[in-house]
Amino acid sequence: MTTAPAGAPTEAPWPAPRARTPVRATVSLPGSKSITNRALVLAALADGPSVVRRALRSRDTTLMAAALAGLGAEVDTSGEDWHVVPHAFAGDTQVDCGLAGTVMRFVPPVAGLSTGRVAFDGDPHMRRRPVGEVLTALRTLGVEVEDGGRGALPFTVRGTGSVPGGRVVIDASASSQFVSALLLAGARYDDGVDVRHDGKPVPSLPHIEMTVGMLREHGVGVDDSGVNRWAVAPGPVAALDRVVEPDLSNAAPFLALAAVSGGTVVVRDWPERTTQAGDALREVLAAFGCTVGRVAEGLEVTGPADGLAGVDLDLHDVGELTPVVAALCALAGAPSYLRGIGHIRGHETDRLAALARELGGLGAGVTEHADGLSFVPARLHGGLFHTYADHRMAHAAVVVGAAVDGVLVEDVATTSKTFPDFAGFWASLLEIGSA
Ligand SMILES: O=C(O)C1=C[C@@H](OP(=O)(O)O)[C@@H](O)[C@H](O)C1
Ligand SMILES: C=C(OP(=O)(O)O)C(=O)O
Repeated sequence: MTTAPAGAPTEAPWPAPRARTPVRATVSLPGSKSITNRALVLAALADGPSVVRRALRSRDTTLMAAALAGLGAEVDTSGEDWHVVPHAFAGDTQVDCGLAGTVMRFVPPVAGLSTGRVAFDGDPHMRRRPVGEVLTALRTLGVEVEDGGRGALPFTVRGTGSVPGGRVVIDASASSQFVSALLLAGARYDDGVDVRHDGKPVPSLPHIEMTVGMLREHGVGVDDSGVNRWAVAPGPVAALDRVVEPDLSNAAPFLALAAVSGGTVVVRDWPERTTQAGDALREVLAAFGCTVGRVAEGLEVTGPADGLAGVDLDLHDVGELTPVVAALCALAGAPSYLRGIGHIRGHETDRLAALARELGGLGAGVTEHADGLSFVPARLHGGLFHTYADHRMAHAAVVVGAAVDGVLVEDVATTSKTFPDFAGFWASLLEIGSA
């Protein structure tokens, strides 16, 4: 059972616009949350001023900027390009994690380098998202953490200005962010950090590759040659001037719009090479019967004229794509199975339970499994779709709403976690984009 989050929104539900004809549109998407927040952390740890160009301006990234500013970095987010000037971390401060996994997991290892007391808390549901492995690892690496034995928010990191670092074994099967968190700060620890994973397979591996790649771009030595082992050498983190790629995971609803309407959507500036998990959308959408190809402007997806095929996909590496992919499965003309995603029960909400409940509530033939979802074709109808403060639940809702009359999205504003004015952008696309 999922429950509506405490402090649930009071605004009227948003009627999702229908795509009554094939949508034809070319879109420029905001920057990647994952790249922006890693770039900010690395800039705050660097040996000089950095620039983060085309940074994503959203709740998760402004929370990260505020957290690092609270620790002592100068973070200027006033323009499109964000400027970060690192300073020694000092002084007591409070970090609001909101519902951002990247803030709750990436900032505590940085806070260990501060001389102040750093108190962490977040949204009500954030207290239920896993972080205990990071806190235990920090203690092993020489950082004092007070969490009242909860292994969860709220907790306080009491740094001494330096962290001994060294070897640590963690179970990162609940979230790849546990590994990324320790690696991002590791170069600034006296002995660096050597992280080994022991447990069921680590999900979302592309995100660890992103961490490793970005550390190397900052001149940090990383050994990732072993299986389930990542070692960061101690040393300086070079300042950098970087451009943030568009958020490919947030491309999911827009490309799905082509899929469900039989139209064509181009996402501008799709990178040739990337570590973003969203790049997997190329294969995922092809499996549904879409035509996917690169064009001069970016990535072009054309939906099938005769309805969506069923799919059988293991999304373990790209779990954050599940809500939109599940929406497509619910609309497909043949059975589907989404596997390998038990860990997304620890995302913004228990996404397997929430998707089964909300898609089922609109008539979908969906069944929840321990680590996935299965679907049989069914005729969907309108109704209220709860979003549980989860931006990607809202993405799933609008995709179904593009294909089905009368879908009402509760708290569409929750999309501000990773996308400024998502609803306005989506609506404008449907107004101008149908041909
Ligand atoms: O490191 C990151 O930026 C992320 C890692 C993944 O988390 P999990 O490994 O917890 O799935 C992903 O789902 C999340 O959206 C962003
Ligand atoms: C899991 C997600 O976010 P977070 O960074 O909060 O873990 C997500 O965006 O799908």
